[in-house]
Amino acid sequence: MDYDLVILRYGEIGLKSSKVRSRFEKKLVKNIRASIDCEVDRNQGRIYLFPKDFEECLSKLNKIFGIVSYSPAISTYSNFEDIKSTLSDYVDGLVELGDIDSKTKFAIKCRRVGKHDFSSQQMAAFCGSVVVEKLGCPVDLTNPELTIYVEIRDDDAFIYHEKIEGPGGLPLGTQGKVISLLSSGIDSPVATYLMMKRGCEVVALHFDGAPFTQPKAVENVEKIIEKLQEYASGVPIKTRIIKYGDYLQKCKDDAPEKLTCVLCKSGMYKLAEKLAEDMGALAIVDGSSVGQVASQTLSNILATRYGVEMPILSPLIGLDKIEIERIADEIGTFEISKIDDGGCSAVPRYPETKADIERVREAQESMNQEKVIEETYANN
Ligand SMILES: Nc1ncnc2c1ncn2[C@@H]1O[C@H](COP(=O)(O)OP(=O)(O)OP(=O)(O)O)[C@@H](O)[C@H]1O
Repeated sequence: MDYDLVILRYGEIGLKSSKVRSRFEKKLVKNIRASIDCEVDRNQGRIYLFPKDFEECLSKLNKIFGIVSYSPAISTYSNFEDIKSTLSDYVDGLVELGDIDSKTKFAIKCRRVGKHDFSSQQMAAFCGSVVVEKLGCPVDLTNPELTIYVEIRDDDAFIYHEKIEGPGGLPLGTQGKVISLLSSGIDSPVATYLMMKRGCEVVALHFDGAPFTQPKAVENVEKIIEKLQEYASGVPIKTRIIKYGDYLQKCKDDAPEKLTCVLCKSGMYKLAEKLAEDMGALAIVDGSSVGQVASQTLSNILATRYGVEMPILSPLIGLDKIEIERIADEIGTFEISKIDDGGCSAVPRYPETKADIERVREAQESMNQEKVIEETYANN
């Protein structure tokens, strides 16, 4: 099929005030242009793309947040004669694709914006008769096997038959910056993705626990970031890696063994908070989910956040593992996260599962956590 353009639809952006909407639309267009070579026209709540390479354009649009659906289309003028000849060519293309034949139950849906000397129903009936005349196939408005859309906007008309689902969400970069704690596990890549989907620019922060962890962990994180970059058109993910082995050693040496994991997580939040202040980020993101593993009890989640002032957002907090895995699979990070990274040898035999804030505070003091955090930050 020789398409001329792609029509984009956006959902939530359309609900905003006209000023905000215009800002979001502009950002969306900028993000699209960053990875797709195309001309863009914005008009009456729609974005029209005229790409140089259709295949490439269609493969990238389903990874650009803010787009609810999109349709490759053919354009013509909004009069009976032009619509008839363009629709006739379009139907030839559909026959070639095997999408319609003389037995296909079909419907025409017509939408109109502007003043015309015909109604939408009249145009739909006219287009229906063009197709019937050509192929003799039956019209079925209730259960069509194929719907052909005729969208008329003032002097222009667009014909298409597909509405491809986009990723939804808000345009990346419209909602401020976050520091996302990214491990090579299944959860944090999904948490990062969900915040990107809500329009947040991401700085991915990974803690390299060597010598307690293996180089494979950093390698896997780098592969995950590469995968997530596919969704970051226009606002690439920035990466920071903090060497965390010395901090972990201090936890083991100067605090109760049982609290190593709690102090590890608490240190991550505190370092993320420092980085956020330096990079102008407004929140920290992590992949916590209540009760998912023994270390993620509600009391542990709360105790690890003690002394951190910046909001910590956990978009997976109420999701089941199976729901998280499904998203990880859809976005392509699951396969990478499943690769064994060797784990962390700093984990004690019996890690704390019911951390008490008072005991955590004492442990933070006994290891002089604030000073160690300062040193760790300065050395990275
Ligand atoms: N090495 C690390 N670097 C950066 N963030 C980390 C690291 N380890 C853990 N985190 C953050 O802490 C969260 C909770 O980690 P924890 O190990 O308790 O759970 P998890 O279920 O293994 O998480 P994940 O599947 O994301 O690794 C992670 O989702 C992630 O956001």
